[in-house]
Amino acid sequence: MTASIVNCQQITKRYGDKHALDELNVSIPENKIVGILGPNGSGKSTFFRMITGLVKPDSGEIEVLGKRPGSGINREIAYLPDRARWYPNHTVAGAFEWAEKLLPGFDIANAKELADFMEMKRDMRVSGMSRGQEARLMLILCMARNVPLIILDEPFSGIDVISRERIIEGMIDYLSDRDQTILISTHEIYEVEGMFDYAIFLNQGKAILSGDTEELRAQYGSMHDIFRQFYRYGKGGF
Ligand SMILES: Nc1ncnc2c1ncn2[C@@H]1O[C@H](COP(=O)(O)OP(=O)(O)OP(=O)(O)O)[C@@H](O)[C@H]1O
Repeated sequence: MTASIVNCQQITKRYGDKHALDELNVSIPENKIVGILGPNGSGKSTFFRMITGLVKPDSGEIEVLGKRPGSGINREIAYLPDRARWYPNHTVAGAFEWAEKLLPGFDIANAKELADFMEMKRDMRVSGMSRGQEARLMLILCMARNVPLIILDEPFSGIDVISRERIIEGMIDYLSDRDQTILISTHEIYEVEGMFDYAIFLNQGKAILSGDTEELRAQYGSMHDIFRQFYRYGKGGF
């Protein structure tokens, strides 16, 4: 049986009378690339913040890497938040040097390999970067870390479709022989779904469908089709 890297039982998180997570039950298998999918406001970012210990559940139990989330395990997690910003005066090379000193598990050789693939010049300064270029830098800083869990919240937003396809191909290649679990939330399901081994669909803070993408495809169709049918026509479609 596959071990799980994140285990949630009946997790609830409320903001006022709004449920960001509502008795969420999720078990995420390790060493997979996992799509965390759902419409705006379905709880994806809150779920990620909970895994990293930034948000505490009101009730329920969560285990990450066999422990409670928080500072004790954050060395083992690379997290790209949805609204990441970088220091404007850094160059790409400067950011890598900073990361090598401060980010646990950061491998500068991996970062350079990814930067070449993503066509990031080392002397490019953050202040002169487009949104898509900055998104690539943030992605590299996370992906280049040798940690068991990588969390990418909307990593492709702002990256044009051609670059996105190239980046995704590169990520699949780069990740193929690594023992890491990657959680990715995205609204670009159509282009990205080829990289997912496993998918979890959230709606109103609950997991409404999850499983190996191969099995889900055989049963329901592509992740993109599932998404459209599910959220457009409601759960009755299944
Ligand atoms: N700090 C907060 N204060 C108040 N409400 C919040 C807060 N964080 C999240 N929420 C609410 O919780 C719900 C889930 O938000 P969350 O950001 O987790 O959704 P999401 O699936 O990541 O959305 P998106 O796809 O738009 O990024 C939303 O209704 C949101 O308004």
